[in-house]
Amino acid sequence: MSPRQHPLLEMKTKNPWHRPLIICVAIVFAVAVIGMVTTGVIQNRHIRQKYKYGIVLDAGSSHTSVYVYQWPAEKENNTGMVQQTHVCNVKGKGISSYAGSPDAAGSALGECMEEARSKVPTERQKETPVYLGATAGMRLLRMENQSASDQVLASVENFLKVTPLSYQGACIITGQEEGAYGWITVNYLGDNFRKAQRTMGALDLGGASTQITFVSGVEAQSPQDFIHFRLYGNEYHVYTHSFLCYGKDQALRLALSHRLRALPETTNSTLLDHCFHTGYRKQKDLSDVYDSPCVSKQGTPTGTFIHQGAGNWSLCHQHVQGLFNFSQCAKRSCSFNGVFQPPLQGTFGAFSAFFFVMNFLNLTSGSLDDAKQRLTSYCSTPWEKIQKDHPKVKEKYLSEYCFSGTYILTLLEDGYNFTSDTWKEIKFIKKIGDSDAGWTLGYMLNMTNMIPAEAPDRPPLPHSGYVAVMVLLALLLPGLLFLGYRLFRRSGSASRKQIV
Ligand SMILES: Nc1ccn([C@@H]2O[C@H](COP(=O)(O)OP(=O)(O)OP(=O)(O)O)[C@@H](O)[C@H]2O)c(=O)n1
Ligand SMILES: [Ca+2]
Repeated sequence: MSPRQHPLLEMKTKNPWHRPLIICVAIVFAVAVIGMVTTGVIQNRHIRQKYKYGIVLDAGSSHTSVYVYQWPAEKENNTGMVQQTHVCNVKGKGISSYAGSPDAAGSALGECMEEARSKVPTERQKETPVYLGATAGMRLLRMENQSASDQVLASVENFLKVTPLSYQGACIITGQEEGAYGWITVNYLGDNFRKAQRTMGALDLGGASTQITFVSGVEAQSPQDFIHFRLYGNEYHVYTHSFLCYGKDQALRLALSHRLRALPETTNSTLLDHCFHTGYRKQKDLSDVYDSPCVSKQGTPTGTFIHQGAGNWSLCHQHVQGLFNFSQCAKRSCSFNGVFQPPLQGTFGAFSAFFFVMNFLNLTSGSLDDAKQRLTSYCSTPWEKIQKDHPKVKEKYLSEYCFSGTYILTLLEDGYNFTSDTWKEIKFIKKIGDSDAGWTLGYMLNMTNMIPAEAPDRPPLPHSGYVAVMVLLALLLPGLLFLGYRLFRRSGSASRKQIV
């Protein structure tokens, strides 16, 4: 070694481990950062997603459906987490049709309950709540025959109690609850609550009742028609009204009874009906029309009549308008039959029979005028052609679509006051995502306290965002370290060059 060498150069040559040491430290540092991130990610990841389940039976007037819902166990208070995973339609009519043989009402649910149970893992079954809610069919039966309605409810209760699931009760829900839960369902599924965005109104048409529900800024005129909600930290002032007897099956009975009243009281007289297709001709029992508390009857009409179609939309429309009373309104504004309704606000999801019928008639899009024109042509199509064009549709449904479409247009335009302008605000929907629009999901969310009044605390970043940030940092830090080392070396060699 030369005695004239610079002292720094001397030191450098004296320490041959300097460079490998820095590389080693950098590697260890990088490994430590990667290790830290990996541990963080694994620790925070849900090792195996655990699900909870809930089952709701919708005991409607025309039929019963069994819905299975599922949600991640850790996230039950977050909106959008509950999803429908299965639905089973019970064979036969609604539970109110078992008034004469209540014992059979429970066992009729057997097949669908078994199917629903099989969708829930065995270890979760004991804790899976089961609710049955009955709607307008049972409301009518209770009005007509309270003990028959109690017996039918007892029969379904006895059946559901003995399943391995956690039976929570069977009851007749009110029309107001039915409307409110339908509104909660569509807005929960649309994620409107958590985002505090505008909510969507709900229009539900069943066989025996219909509900309209929407947020309104108008002062409550009739307190029974308003509900106040605080959901996820937001306040909602919601108008809801349920019209018993204005479901589409009861409305048809009402329409037939009006026309029958005008006929001579001889048996088997012919009823010419503009809401049914030309060429349609059926002998029907008067009891099919009159056997309902929705229809006023003088005496007990028995016997038969001939129901004959004479398809004419505008006459049918006039006739259907006669089912509503538009003249008396003691309140500021009304829908019909003197019922208060504030001005319509926002968009509306129209489901159940609103969807079934409008979807069949291809009227889910387009203007109100379009719908009227197309219905005019549909109603005037001969019955023979209708049957030929739709060989797979059940005859009872098929024969009624002209009436049902006309009823829906009349209810929406003349009843609820939608106009050609606001018609586009109605979205005819069956499902949102995988879940059916209807009252059952909202009911379950409420019964299981799954919609909190206040927004639950959430981490500032979603899990995927957190992982992305950590991975980025893990890549960036060793990179920076390496860059620092290179700069350090370059400045070292530059100063060496200067010195040399
Ligand atoms: N594909 C279908 C299914 C049902 N319907 C009819 O649509 C009406 C309403 O059905 P739904 O909404 O299931 O009524 P329910 O829930 O049984 O009655 P409610 O809500 O009044 O108790 C019934 O007349 C039914 O016959 C139809 O036209 N097409
Ligand atoms: Ca219903």
